[in-house]
Amino acid sequence: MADQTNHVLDTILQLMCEGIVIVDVHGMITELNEAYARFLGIQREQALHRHVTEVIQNTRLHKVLQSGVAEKGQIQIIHGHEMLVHRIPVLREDVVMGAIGLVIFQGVNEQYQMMDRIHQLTLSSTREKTPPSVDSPTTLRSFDAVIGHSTEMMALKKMSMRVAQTSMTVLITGESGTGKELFARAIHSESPFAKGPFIDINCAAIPEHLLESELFGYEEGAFTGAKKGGKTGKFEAAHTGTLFLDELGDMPLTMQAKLLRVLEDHSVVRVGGIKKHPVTLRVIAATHRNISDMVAKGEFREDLYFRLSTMHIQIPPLRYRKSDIPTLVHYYIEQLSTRLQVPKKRLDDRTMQVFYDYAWPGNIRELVNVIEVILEMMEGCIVYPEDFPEFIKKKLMSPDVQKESEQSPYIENNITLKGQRIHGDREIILAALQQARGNKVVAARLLGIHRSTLYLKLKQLGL
Ligand SMILES: Nc1ncnc2c1ncn2[C@@H]1O[C@H](COP(=O)(O)OP(=O)(O)OP(=O)(O)O)[C@@H](O)[C@H]1O
Repeated sequence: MADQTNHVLDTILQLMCEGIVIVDVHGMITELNEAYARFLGIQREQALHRHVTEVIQNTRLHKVLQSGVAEKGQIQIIHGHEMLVHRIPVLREDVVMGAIGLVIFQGVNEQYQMMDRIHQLTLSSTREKTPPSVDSPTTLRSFDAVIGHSTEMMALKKMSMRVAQTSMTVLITGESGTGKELFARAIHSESPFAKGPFIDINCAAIPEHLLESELFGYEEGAFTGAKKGGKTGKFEAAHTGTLFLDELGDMPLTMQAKLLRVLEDHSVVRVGGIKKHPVTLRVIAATHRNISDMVAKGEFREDLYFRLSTMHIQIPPLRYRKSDIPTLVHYYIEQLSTRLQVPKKRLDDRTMQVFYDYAWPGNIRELVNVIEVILEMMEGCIVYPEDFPEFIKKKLMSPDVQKESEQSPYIENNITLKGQRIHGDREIILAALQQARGNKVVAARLLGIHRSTLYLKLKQLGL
């Protein structure tokens, strides 16, 4: 029975995502689990029967053996990472028999949590003072759901938030999966139209002969098979809200002319009718196609392009803003683990590099799908490069990979974004200190980190 219990305990120990080290009364390591060994970059067996101070940097477990007092929630720097640790003495009848060290691998993620907190702060300070619409479907549809701290994304979010407050027509372009719909929904939910509906229509998915009646509706008897009483179209359905015209680049030229008329008239005439139905709404159009090229080729009406592109949001592909990858990866691992009801996973040191090296032709949609596949398929609690789908591993061996990861040619407000990267921690910390009026304790709280971590970061950054 005792054997079986030991076996079960040992299995739990090895499966745990946290690092565990157990020392005897002399400070000699009697147990160190796989997660900890991997973090330290050693074989588990190499650590056993050695003094804890020889194996673990900045440990205080030997001190806990002397004091017999638990040290919970301390920050310990191990291999350059700030880790949250608990050190617990093992007592039998008040006599110290040994000690257990528990490392929460939160330190590694702390930077991302910190960035997210600051991101929230930045958003709330840039937003208009008006409270968000009470009946906006969910906060996850607002800009809070748009993850990314790269210079490009921060600039886009800032610009979109400003646009949201107006009633301007917006054109959003970007490759498939870059978040065009996400931006459209965020603009809607933070706009004066937020109380109205968000209606979307995919112009590429609807056959040409049906698109007109889908958009503008029809009157009774407009065509064979028309419903009694007629039907309202998407424009009328979106009245007081937002109409999202997805894949606008696939809209036939004849329909483009009709769309332009509605945008200029602010009213629709249903198919088979003559009456004008006034509509108040915002139109957001999106496409993955290069509309100005299409205009040059005569495939897209120039007048409609000019009408739509007064506010043009260009979302860069993920490969041109790789600094967003860690935040996105951590965010989606967290989100998807909860949704899939799987234990939280940790990344092996080499794994983030794979996320970086791959070019993500399907952009964030592909990234999300890959994380979902990994979480569903893998066993254990650490994600290794081997856990990636085969097609990614193969692609990474191809010589084109480097080329695909070159710097962004994207230009914003006529200023090239190249070389203008925010200097990470420094900017974030300065923003928090400013917000906290120089009070470091408050700044640390705003950042969601321990104040000792903040002091350390200030020192490292020479602030
Ligand atoms: N910045 C982001 N932060 C978090 N999630 C994102 C971000 N951008 C995109 N996503 C997610 O990626 C997926 C694809 O996004 P979305 O549908 O908005 O892309 P799209 O550009 O409209 O794609 P398509 O052109 O194929 O319609 C969604 O699950 C979305 O939530």
